[in-house]
Amino acid sequence: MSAQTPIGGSAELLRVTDLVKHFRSPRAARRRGQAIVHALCSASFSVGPAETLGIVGESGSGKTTLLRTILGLQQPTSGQVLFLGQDVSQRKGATARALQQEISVVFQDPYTSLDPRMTVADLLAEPMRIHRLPVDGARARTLLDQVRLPATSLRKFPHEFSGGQRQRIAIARALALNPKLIVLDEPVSALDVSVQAEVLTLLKELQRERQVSYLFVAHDLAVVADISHRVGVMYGGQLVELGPTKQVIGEPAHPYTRELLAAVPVPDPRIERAKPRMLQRRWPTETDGLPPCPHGDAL
Ligand SMILES: Nc1ncnc2c1ncn2[C@@H]1O[C@H](COP(=O)(O)OP(=O)(O)OP(=O)(O)O)[C@@H](O)[C@H]1O
Repeated sequence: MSAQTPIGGSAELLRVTDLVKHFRSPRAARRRGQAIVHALCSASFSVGPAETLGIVGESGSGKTTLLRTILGLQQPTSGQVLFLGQDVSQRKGATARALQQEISVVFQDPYTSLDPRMTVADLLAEPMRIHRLPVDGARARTLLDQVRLPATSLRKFPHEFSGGQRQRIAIARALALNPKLIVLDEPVSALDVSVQAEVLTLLKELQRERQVSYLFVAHDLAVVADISHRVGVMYGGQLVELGPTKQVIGEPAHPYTRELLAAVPVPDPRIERAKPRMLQRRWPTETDGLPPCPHGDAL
């Protein structure tokens, strides 16, 4: 694991304050008396320019809910998301479109996130067309060059590429509008370990070249620690730990972070690491040291 040295300044790009998202429970859970799913309980953090904030957590810990709320795809139950000082949930029409230009997204699965009927040239031009910007062939070639793919890729279709190359195309597409922040939702989980390392290296190089910020979400602590300046640990909808990567890895304060660390695979196959016990449980209990969701049961 090698944590990045911060290269960003101190001004804030993204500020998330006391963000809460509740859902109505599925019918079976309601019958058992659980009316509300506390998907996200009072998360607060910021992301600075050219900074990578990594969020790590098991399946169901609230990572997708956090990202969807930040992207304005769902309204928070309470709390606020400010991007460059403006409330994301209040943006409408032209200001909402401007936000889409400033924040872009890379999803987990490059096999489904790229339309198989479109050539790479069309895939790279699409964001510019949507935002009514001049579509420029030279720009597409530059984007490909930045993700280390040859210009001959422009005429090809997604199925002609490997998984890692497809994720490079998805990253080029995310860069097309010169965003200030890229939200990466499990961007290397579908890739082999050696390809994962190549994509993480590319993302770090792009950040140095373009001063872009990343909000990087994954379930794998080793991956998150490799790319992030700071790491937040999510458990049962709560951000249980947040700090510089070296501190979170070197002196984990929360028992769940310690369990995640103990589960990180080591290169020597003779050494078997413990599987985190907490990963087996869906919701935190009092013994995990978590307070109940502090915002009650509003929907
Ligand atoms: N629309 C919804 N209605 C009801 N419950 C929901 C809804 N969306 C998410 N949840 C619940 O909220 C909790 C957090 O889900 P979320 O998808 O944010 O977790 P996650 O960490 O992204 O998991 P994964 O990695 O599996 O996607 C889960 O218990 C999930 O079942």
